[in-house]
Amino acid sequence: MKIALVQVASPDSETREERIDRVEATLRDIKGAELIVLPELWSAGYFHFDEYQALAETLTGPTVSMCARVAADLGVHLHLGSIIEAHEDGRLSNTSILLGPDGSVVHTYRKVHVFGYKSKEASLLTAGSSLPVVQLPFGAVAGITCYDLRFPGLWMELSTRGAEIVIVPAAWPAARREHWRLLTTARAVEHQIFVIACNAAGSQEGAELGGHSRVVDPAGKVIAEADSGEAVLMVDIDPQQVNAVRTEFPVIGDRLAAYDTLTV
Ligand SMILES: O=C(O)CCC(=O)C(=O)O
Repeated sequence: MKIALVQVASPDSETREERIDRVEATLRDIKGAELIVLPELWSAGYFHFDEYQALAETLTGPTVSMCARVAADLGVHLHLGSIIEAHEDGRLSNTSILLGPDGSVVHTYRKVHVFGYKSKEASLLTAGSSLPVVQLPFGAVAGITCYDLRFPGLWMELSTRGAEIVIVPAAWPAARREHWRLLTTARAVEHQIFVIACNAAGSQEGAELGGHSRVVDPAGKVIAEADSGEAVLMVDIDPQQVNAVRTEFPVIGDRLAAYDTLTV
């Protein structure tokens, strides 16, 4: 199964509309992928906090509409990264969306760990409260977002819910790139899953994004990793590998149902 990770920069000088047009051209040039993945908040730009309100959109807004058209035209699954979603009651959330090959929404996830360190995300956005895992032709898939990588309890729950492929759109800064590498690999090893992690590139409002989008297989092998600039990273995975690795080295079955019952 071929996957394309599209590592996008969101420079301050470019408008959202210009960026949507530019990324659409990139997406339409991708040949042979069954799944395409974009980074977190690439159309708005994660660090453009002062524009969050103005750039918020619904699930029929400009980012989702363009991506839905492309998914349907190319006949691919397209994880569009995330948007600042505007809710009817005025709340905003960081919403990740996976589109099916007919352009319909097949998975939606609202970031549950909103980020507050050198970031206004936590004060501007409302955290989500659901964690769906969807069964697709190529396996049980979940999407989570960036900072969520740091929280093992969330991953344990994804694993318990049967996730086999976890898609992680991100706007992870270059300053903590080694954490990005370490955590994406660790989560794959811990849960014997594919981690498909698509990061943003370039700089925004003086913050440098880390790039290095990567795919880690269920044995913990990094099967592809981009450099720091804009890129389309193509990778071929075999979704059956999850079963094969779990059968050969059956760690997950040895997990205790609960650890807080152990005596001190
Ligand atoms: O956890 C980190 O170091 C980065 C998190 C982040 O940038 C985000 O959640 O957007």
